[in-house]
Amino acid sequence: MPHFLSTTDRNFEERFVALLAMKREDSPDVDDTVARIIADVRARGDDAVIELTAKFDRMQITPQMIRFSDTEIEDLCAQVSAEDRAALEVAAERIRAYHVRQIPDDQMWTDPDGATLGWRWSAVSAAGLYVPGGLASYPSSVLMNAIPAKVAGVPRLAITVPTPDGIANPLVLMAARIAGVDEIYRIGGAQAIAALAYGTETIAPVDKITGPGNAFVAAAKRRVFGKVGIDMIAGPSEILVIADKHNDPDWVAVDLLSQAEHDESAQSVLITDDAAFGEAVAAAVSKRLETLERRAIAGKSWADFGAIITVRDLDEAADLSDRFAPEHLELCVEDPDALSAKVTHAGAIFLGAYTPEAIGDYIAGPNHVLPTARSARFSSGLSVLDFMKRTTLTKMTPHALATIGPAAERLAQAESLEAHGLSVRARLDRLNGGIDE
Ligand SMILES: NC(=O)c1ccc[n+]([C@@H]2O[C@H](COP(=O)([O-])OP(=O)(O)OC[C@H]3O[C@@H](n4cnc5c(N)ncnc54)[C@H](O)[C@@H]3O)[C@@H](O)[C@H]2O)c1
Ligand SMILES: N[C@H](CO)Cc1c[nH]c[nH+]1
Ligand SMILES: [Zn+2]
Repeated sequence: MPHFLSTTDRNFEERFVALLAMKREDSPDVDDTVARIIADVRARGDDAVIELTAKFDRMQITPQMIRFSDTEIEDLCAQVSAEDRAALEVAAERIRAYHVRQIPDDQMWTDPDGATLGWRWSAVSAAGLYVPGGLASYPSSVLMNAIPAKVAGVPRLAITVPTPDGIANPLVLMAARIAGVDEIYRIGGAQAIAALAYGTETIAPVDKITGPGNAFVAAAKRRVFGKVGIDMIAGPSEILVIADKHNDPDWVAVDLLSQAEHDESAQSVLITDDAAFGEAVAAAVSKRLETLERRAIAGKSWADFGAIITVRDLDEAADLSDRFAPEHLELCVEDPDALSAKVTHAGAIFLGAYTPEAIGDYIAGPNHVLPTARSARFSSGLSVLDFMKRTTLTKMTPHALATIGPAAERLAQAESLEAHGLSVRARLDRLNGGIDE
């Protein structure tokens, strides 16, 4: 049974805070394990990666097998049906069309003092894309990572994807081919993140690591940040549904289960202004769990982290949702646009009863790599910008330097940084000596 809460309960605030604080992905034991794995890969490179892959993915590989060969990719792609390939291509095209709009503009202007200023965007040189593969397989995540990277213009794209028991999903390889990925490595978990960040004999290090993963992957990305850039913490999936009584309880139930089935650590929450509707959804979830293929995972996630919260009205629902800052927010209410306007913190919002979150996982166009564990308070879903950085540009004329230089000299003196002041003064003195512009 999930956690049942109501904002009219006397101890609501205490229970709600406890729900928010539930540790799903940053427990110290996960972090300790990850620290050891990263240190091992840094020290022993491929040998460590091979041993850890044997341990966690039950697969014995050699250094030559770490990377998928062209022949293997060819053979696996040949196994993909025409229908599956077509679905991947539709998804890829929609994702590309959405992300192209994110390409930022360079800017350059001359201000009234004569200084020419601006910025220029450029892509990172190499990106490592993590594609999860432990409990489920994610061809969709290949597209969601690689397409924005390609749109940004990243020259080198490397994917890591675990293949537990040696089983590779052909659609993952096909998605990588459609998206134009350069290198694919059959490794996962913290060891893959460490290999991408620090490099091994087989894997050249990258500059930026993106992509979702389980608690070990999320903790590893946190740890390598600084050596490389990362996109965000995109850990175990979450969905928060705000639904009024005019919905079909079964629709809401399967939406909640759609994220619960990712991982025992996933979290699904319903907020409703009608207690009886909440009960009906709970019953519908139980019924669906009797037959759902992944009922073991989804059932544990729902029992441990699931919640149904009854609120007095939808304004209260929006406030509580902002405190969750969920990865996915579904608004199944009469006026979803109006309610959406009251929400600030969410990775992605799905408006209206005919917009199940799953449509965003695969095909709508926006990215499905999204911030979890309340990090939507300060970060956003993966975008083209995650693969780019901005360089500022400044160009002074003698006239511009004469105009704004003295204030710089003054500030340098105030900071007691003499050479700073002198580097401006040396030029101002020359100008005062009558050198023309
Ligand atoms: N937030 C997002 O944008 C988003 C998108 C897609 C998927 N997800 C999430 O990604 C996750 C995918 O998880 P997954 O497990 O299927 O695949 P995964 O690839 O993330 O994790 C599998 C790897 O975890 C490592 N691992 C497993 N148990 C370990 C242990 N005890 N110690 C050390 N390492 C261990 C292994 O190396 C294994 O290769 C799910 O939580 C899903 O909800 C999130
Ligand atoms: N819901 C996941 C993000 O949390 C993305 C995904 C991929 N495939 C299915 N779902
Ligand atoms: Zn999903």
